[in-house]
Amino acid sequence: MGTRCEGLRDSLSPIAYYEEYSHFRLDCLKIDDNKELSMSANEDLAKERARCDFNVSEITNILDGGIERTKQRKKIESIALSNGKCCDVTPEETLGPKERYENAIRKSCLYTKIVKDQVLTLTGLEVLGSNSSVLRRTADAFFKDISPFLLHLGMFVPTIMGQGTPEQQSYWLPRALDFQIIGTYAQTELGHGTFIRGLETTATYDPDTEEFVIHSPRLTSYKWWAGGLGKTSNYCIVVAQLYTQGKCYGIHPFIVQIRDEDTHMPLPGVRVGEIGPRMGFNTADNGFLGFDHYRIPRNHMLMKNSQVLKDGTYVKVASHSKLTYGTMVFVRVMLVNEVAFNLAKAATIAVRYSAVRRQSEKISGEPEPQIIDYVTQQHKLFVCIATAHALQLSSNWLWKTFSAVLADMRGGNTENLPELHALSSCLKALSTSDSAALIEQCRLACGGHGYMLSSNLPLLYSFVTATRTYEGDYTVLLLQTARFLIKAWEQAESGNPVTPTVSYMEEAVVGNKYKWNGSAEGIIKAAYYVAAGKISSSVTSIRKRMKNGKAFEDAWELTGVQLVAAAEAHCRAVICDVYRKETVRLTANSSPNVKTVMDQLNMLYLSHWALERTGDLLRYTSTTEDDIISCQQRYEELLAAIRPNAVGLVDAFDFPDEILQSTLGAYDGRVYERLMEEALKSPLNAEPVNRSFHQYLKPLMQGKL
Ligand SMILES: CCCCCCCCCCCCCCCCCCCC(=O)SCCNC(=O)CCNC(=O)[C@H](O)C(C)(C)COP(=O)(O)OP(=O)(O)OC[C@H]1O[C@@H](n2cnc3c(N)ncnc32)[C@H](O)[C@@H]1OP(=O)(O)O
Ligand SMILES: Cc1cc2nc3c(=O)[nH]c(=O)nc-3n(C[C@H](O)[C@H](O)[C@H](O)COP(=O)(O)OP(=O)(O)OC[C@H]3O[C@@H](n4cnc5c(N)ncnc54)[C@H](O)[C@@H]3O)c2cc1C
Repeated sequence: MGTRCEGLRDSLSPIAYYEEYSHFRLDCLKIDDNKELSMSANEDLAKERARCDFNVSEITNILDGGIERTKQRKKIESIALSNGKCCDVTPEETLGPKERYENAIRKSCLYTKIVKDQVLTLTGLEVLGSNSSVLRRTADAFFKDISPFLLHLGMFVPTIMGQGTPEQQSYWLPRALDFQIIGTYAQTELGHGTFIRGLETTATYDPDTEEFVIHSPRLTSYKWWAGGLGKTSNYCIVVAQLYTQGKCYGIHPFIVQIRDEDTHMPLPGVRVGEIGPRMGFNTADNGFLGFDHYRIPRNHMLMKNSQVLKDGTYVKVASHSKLTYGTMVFVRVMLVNEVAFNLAKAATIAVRYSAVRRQSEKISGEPEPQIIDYVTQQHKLFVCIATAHALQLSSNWLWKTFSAVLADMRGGNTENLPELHALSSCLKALSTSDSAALIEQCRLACGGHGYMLSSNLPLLYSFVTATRTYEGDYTVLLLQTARFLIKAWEQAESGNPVTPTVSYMEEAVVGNKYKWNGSAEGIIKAAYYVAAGKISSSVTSIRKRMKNGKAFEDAWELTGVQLVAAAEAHCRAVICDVYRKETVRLTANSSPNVKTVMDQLNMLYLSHWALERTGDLLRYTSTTEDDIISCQQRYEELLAAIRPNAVGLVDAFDFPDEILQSTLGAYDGRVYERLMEEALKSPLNAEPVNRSFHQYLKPLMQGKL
């Protein structure tokens, strides 16, 4: 679909290509076969680019984290994309489930080989560290849906790194990184996903043989969901309840071999398979897994945080009881980047399409406008660009926070873990929820064509909406953040110091109402006051319920709706704050026009959320109706100001066509030609008359059924 993919069939024009692969003439579709489908780029998009008033690559560099990182990313992308093998001649989505999976494995192996042979030599292991987002982004040129290897790199390897002893790491990591073994992360069970203390799989230590016996006592204890488990992996991390010397010590991670390394047959005592069709992730062979008294060596328990000695003695090593949850925290941090990237893709598709698409008349008899010239369309789309920036910059900031806490923990200091958990939980919840909603908004903004799989918007949505659920459901994670906030509020009330991300509470506990001020800093402060107001209301409700005789747990449960809203408001304020500060910092040395457009986007985001939360502002601050009116006016001015730069802004995300994989979003804007080219690839077009005509339709129509 992209320029390089076209190289695969360079010698054939689209029409000749179609005729080659179908067996009838295009005149059936009433296309004049003397005319080539247009191969020239769309003029409207060219005009949009000409009117963009800032240097696009400057913003690309900012989003990448500096000019050197842009160069590195482009180098990796060009290595991976240069041979054109990433593309499917037959669209992935037109294949049956087995063929899709097999094709995904073929491409995963191809991509892995490119990474191993060419990218690793360039970057070293950095490719899995700070460059992992580049690896992830480039992978989208190979997979429209998900690679069956995602969990191997995304969770299996990180769990060994985070939970294994140095000896375990030096044994397992070289094999895993070289893909001699492929693994996944099997935690969730049929019966439990959220409440992991309730997992039912058992790992019982047998000192006589120095083995653990892994067992699934009942149907609900079957592992369910792990990506790449159904058919691909031969190893996995299994999270199970550890029993030794007759006592249960709670859940722990184990490395378990599930298939023979040579034949790939499931090993005796292991029952493994794929869980069936899903809304998305259909190339990721998500699987089920059960064990019948299956034995693994003692040293296959990942023992960095706790150990079972040969005689069965349990030894706690870690200074914090939740360090076994470390991989989940890591992935939550990674997911903020993941969804920012997917939202940027959707915004690119929808903005470019909106510059190409013309519809209706603003003034009777005048030419039809580009749909991007409707203010309602700008309202749908520009917040998507701004949110992609907000989440990208928040994700970089969260990554730094995560790395700092990790460094502290290596020195035995876990003091900042609760704050990191609270932050990563709410940022994961809000970023995934916002991105899913805005990707759907992009699809709606593309009208009927957005519904085509070839637009790539439906697949982007089905992938991103799952991120709201996995790695901790939205509500559940916000309730985790709420626990932290309520405790912090109580600390602030009693005059004790609180941690940096909740320092706003120190001022807010006094109870003064904040007077609205429409500057960026004023809106951010108002957002913090809204958060403080909601936390305070939750505390009041809990106390009132307890005063009326409820136990704390019941009072907490009854206040759940308010607690989730409070955590949401806190997180929104943090995102607004980080987005502002990072924009100012990163554009300090930028050219004036880059500074202006980045500031406009930032103000748009802040005003958008102020307007979305007018009820809260009126309730928890001294904002007046006039303040809201001027905020609305400012918002509409920003839409107009951003409009000429909209295409430039999405170009700055710098997605090659191979990564976008969209008929509507390609750089040259040949939307209609690409839609037709893709339609012609439909298997239903491979023959002029489908056999069902003879089998069913004709007998029905002739009354012979
Ligand atoms: C070829 C391909 C190339 C590709 C390239 C790849 C590059 C890498 C890209 C990376 C992308 C990553 C994509 C990965 C895809 C992942 C797919 C999905 C995987 C999964 O879903 S795995 C399963 C995840 N499961 C969950 O998240 C379960 C959610 N539940 C929980 O986390 C816990 O049960 C919960 C809800 C936190 C409750 O735990 P519980 O033990 O019951 O704790 P309490 O509520 O009682 O709280 C007690 C106390 O502990 C604190 N706490 C809880 N959790 C943590 C924590 N993690 N860290 C620190 N503290 C924690 C809690 O706040 C309480 O504190 P108090 O002080 O209030 O007592
Ligand atoms: C595409 C996909 C891929 C996945 N990949 C993996 C994988 O590789 N490995 C793995 O181990 N798992 C994986 N999972 C599982 C995933 O982590 C869980 O589905 C997720 O954590 C949610 O848990 P659950 O399904 O038990 O939902 P439930 O907990 O049953 O949630 C159902 C509803 O109950 C609500 N709820 C639950 N508990 C509470 C509470 N305490 N308070 C208030 N409301 C509550 C939730 O908010 C939700 O609305 C995957 C899931 C999906 C969809």
